[in-house]
Amino acid sequence: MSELKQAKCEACRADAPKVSDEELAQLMHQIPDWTPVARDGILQLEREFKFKNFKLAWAFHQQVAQLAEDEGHHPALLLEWGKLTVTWWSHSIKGLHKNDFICAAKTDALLVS
Ligand SMILES: C[C@H](O)[C@H](O)[C@H]1CNC2=NC(N)=NC(=O)C2=N1
Repeated sequence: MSELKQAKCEACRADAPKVSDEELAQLMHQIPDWTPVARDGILQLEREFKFKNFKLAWAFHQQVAQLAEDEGHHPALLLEWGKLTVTWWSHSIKGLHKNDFICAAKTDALLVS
């Protein structure tokens, strides 16, 4: 069982540490369906979720939005027909914090709940 999905996001300040390369490698084992991507030099976690139609993708989009509000940590969401692309990163530190891995794991958990 993923320990990440049991954790709670903490307030992320501008001086909070980004995850190290070793931590990144370790944490990725718990969210193997996510891909680290760098955009404008900012490391992010991304996953595409596929659905049978727009309505199902839309419903999942709402679940992820509620998760974000519950955690106080917010992703970029791209809603398309049959697809939701979820991207997590920490704006305040322009990179990845443990919060992003917690939210990625909790996003995965929504699929099976
Ligand atoms: C004040 C508030 O807690 C902060 O602005 C939060 C809100 N949600 C956030 N979400 C993300 N992804 N990164 C942040 O740095 C962030 N900061």
